[in-house]
Amino acid sequence: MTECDPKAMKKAAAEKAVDEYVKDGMTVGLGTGSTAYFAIMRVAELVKQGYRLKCVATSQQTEDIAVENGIEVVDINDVDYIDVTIDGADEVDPKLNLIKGLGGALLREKIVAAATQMEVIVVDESKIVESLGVKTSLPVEVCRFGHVRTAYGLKLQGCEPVLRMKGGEPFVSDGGNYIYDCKFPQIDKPFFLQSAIDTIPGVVECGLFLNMAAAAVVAHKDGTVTEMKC
Ligand SMILES: O=C(CO)[C@H](O)[C@H](O)COP(=O)(O)O
Repeated sequence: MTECDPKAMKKAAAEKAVDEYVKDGMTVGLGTGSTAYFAIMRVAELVKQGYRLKCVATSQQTEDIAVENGIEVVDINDVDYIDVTIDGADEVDPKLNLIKGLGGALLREKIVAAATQMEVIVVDESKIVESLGVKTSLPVEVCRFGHVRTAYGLKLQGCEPVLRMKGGEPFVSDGGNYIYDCKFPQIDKPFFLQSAIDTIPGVVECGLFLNMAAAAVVAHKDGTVTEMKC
């Protein structure tokens, strides 16, 4: 691996996670984003090798990539549970609490994670933080109706909410909602913050994924891949 090659790091983490956790016959959750992409491609290789896998996608984009590459994608409503999900993250703290959603798929990602027995996160070392919120904004998905009022409620939690835009228009999620990216100076009490955000009328889902990840596979600049576990 070339040192500091971000793409190679994402690929290394994603492939190691799939090789370690995905077994023949499983129902597998497929994450969203540039790191999860490499996990989807590795799952496609396993399917070509004869693995019988049923997969649940965390976004339309992921479903399209999976189907194009010969993976069977099933409706989450048609499975009892998901054995393992391999997904990316934007920040990972030492207890494996996460910020997710910069890719805009947090709602489906959280529904899939909640239905998953083993949520495995794939990241490069730049995503590892001592405390959530230090590097990235916290994405919060909100109902379009009354979104400015909802953003005011978010601001009262101590952040600067910015409506996510795409091509000059508000970004619309797979669920048909808007996303506010909320920059906090630092998130000291993520469980309190999640509870507070969840009570604001109009909030659909918040990008804090707390006590959901079982392991994080982390690629480093020196070419090594390590694992964090709860
Ligand atoms: O939460 C996500 C999408 O909603 C992604 O997993 C997260 O943004 C990480 O993406 P990438 O691997 O491209 O950095």
